[in-house]
Amino acid sequence: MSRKHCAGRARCAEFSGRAVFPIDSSLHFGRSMIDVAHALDLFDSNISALATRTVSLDAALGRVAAKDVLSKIDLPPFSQSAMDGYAVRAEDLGDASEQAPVCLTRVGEVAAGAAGELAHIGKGETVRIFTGARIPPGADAVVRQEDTMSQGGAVYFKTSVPPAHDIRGRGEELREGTRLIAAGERLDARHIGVLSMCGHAEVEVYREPRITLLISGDEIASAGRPLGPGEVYDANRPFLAGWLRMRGYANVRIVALADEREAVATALAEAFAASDLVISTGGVSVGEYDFFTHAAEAMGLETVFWRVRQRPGKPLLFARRDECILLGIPGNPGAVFVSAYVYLRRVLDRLEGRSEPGPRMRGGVLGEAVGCCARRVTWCGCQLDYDGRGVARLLPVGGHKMTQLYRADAIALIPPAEAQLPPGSVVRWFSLH
Ligand SMILES: Nc1nc2c(c(=O)[nH]1)N[C@H]1C(S)=C(S)[C@@H](COP(=O)(O)OP(=O)(O)OC[C@H]3O[C@@H](n4cnc5c(N)ncnc54)[C@H](O)[C@@H]3O)O[C@H]1N2
Ligand code: MOO
Repeated sequence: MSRKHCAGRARCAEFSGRAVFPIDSSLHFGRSMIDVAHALDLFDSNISALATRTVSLDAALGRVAAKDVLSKIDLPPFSQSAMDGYAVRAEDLGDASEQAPVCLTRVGEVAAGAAGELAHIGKGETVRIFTGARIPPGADAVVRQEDTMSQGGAVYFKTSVPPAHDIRGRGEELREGTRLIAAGERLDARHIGVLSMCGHAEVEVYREPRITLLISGDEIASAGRPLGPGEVYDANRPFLAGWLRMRGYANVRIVALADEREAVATALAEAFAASDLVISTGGVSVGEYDFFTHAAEAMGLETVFWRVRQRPGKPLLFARRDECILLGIPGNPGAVFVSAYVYLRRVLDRLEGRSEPGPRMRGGVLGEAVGCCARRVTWCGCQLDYDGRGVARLLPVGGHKMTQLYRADAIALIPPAEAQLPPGSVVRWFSLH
């Protein structure tokens, strides 16, 4: 925060509030900026996974599996018809054809889900059957109804079929004991569907982290009312709350904060008492209204790093005490956007025991020239395309502001350089999807 004027008494925190901790500017000069890769490594080495618990499949959505999960059953669990038609003994149909149909006697019907003992099919007999129904004993093939004609109890078959025709054999898709999920995989709706299909009502996962979001800034106004002088509409709270909700973090505490020392110190202490992860936005730079680095030190947190050689998001802060973590994200909405996908994702993956924590970087080629920063990496929002050989082609969306980044489907990492990076340059990137 680099506000030049105090707009009123209530906003002059520097002069009105009781000093709860001294501002020690040496803090800001004693620490060196680190590289992106080093920052990611420091999350890896400083965060351990939370405890695990067994939860219902509903509650498992978005969580990370704590153990390998194996199928409890064969799939299909019994031999079943793949078509609506007739179950037959294949050999009974001989050389049946349109011109010379073969007639069998209909002796019953099996619908999907029909319970009880099924009658044995003898020579010359057939049973009406429906998709997903059990194959009665004695039958070894199914003929779809389009290839038959039925008249009372007689069914005429206009084609012959080989044994096993249109039958899904027991265990053909999957055997009991097959590994469905590996420990450390994050579960989305696809995994939940497969787990249920294979007989699991519950699954052991790393518990959902308790998260507090501290949105700071006197100038932040909620959309829906006119802006006052010096105010801007809030980007960070709706973005981060939505980003987290989209990923299955349903119980995030959210606190809006004034740029006041006492307010920051109190909110941080309360958040640490109630959370595994505290995410703050704003107030981590070097201005007189940026209280987070000082409040963190005053509370006895260990500052693991502060400031990363990147744009946007330079004054990123990572501090911790015991198992609780503070991710202090600079207030600039573009920095919040990038930090969520790069660092918050990494922190959450580590807290939840993910075996391959994000972001997953790949290689690609720039489709257009990109401006670089001389000393910092630039995170550049790009639209993703593939050339004729399947190589990822990255088309920059224009800048690193939130209103440019939100159109991107990938973020490329542009290394520091004095000049522009020309089209065709090989860069690393990760997907936003
Ligand atoms: N003298 C220096 N000043 C600054 C430096 C520096 O190295 N030396 N770094 C700059 C960089 S880089 C960044 S990034 C910012 C980060 O500052 P803060 O984390 O203290 O963030 P704020 O000042 O609170 O906010 C920055 C910017 O973003 C707007 N903002 C904040 N919150 C929201 C929100 N919820 N919705 C929409 N917009 C928001 C805020 O109004 C500011 O314009 O520091 C630089 N300064
Ligand atoms: O590092 Mo800051 O997010 O403005 O570029």
